[in-house]
Amino acid sequence: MALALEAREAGKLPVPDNVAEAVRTLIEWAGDDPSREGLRDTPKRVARAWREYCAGYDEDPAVHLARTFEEVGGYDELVLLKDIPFQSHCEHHMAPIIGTASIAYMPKERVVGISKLARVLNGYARRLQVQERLTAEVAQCIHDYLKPSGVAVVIEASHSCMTARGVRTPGVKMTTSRLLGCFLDDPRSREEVLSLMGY
Ligand SMILES: Nc1nc2c(ncn2[C@@H]2O[C@H](COP(=O)(O)OP(=O)(O)OP(=O)(O)O)[C@@H](O)[C@H]2O)c(=O)[nH]1
Ligand SMILES: [Zn+2]
Repeated sequence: MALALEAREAGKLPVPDNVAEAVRTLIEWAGDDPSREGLRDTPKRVARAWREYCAGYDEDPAVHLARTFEEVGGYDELVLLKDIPFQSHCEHHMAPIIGTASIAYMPKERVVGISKLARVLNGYARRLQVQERLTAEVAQCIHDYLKPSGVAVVIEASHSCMTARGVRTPGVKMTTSRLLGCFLDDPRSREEVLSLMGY
């Protein structure tokens, strides 16, 4: 499986003519002259930027959960990574979605390096998304590959397609959650995780 496209690799990426041409057409449609000096290299920059925004398509986020640790002193209480910042793009307008995610799981036997939860989030966020699917995909991936007793994912994000265009409501945030296993079935576990997340 190919690794996620890093920024420095994206900067060297050859850009197919038809992709650059598509961006040139968009600049013209927006009302500017793509041949003026300041815009001359823009189509290639935009094309490479989009490869970077969408680098998640080059990876299977589950690979980040392959390395787990069993020697954690029998720890089987909740693990929470709170307020992880992320950026994505909405599939309707290709506009930025900017927010934070809180990801928790209740380990059964194995725990994962904590950074890996943020890597799984980024693997799905760096695609064209709707927030509901992003939330569900992150939770399902952890559930399937780590096989914990429960997973909880809560995402709060602001959608530029609502703040910068369209209805133009700056500051509005969307909240989505996906609870699986004990966080879905057991009210006390659910209460604990949501209160530790700050809800
Ligand atoms: N449920 C959900 N809706 C989203 C998300 N991102 C963007 N949207 C919405 O997708 C909808 C697309 O609606 P359309 O009516 O097809 O597009 P539009 O004419 O540009 O709509 P407006 O944004 O209202 O101007 C809009 O209501 C957006 O706010 C998301 O992650 N989840
Ligand atoms: Zn949108």
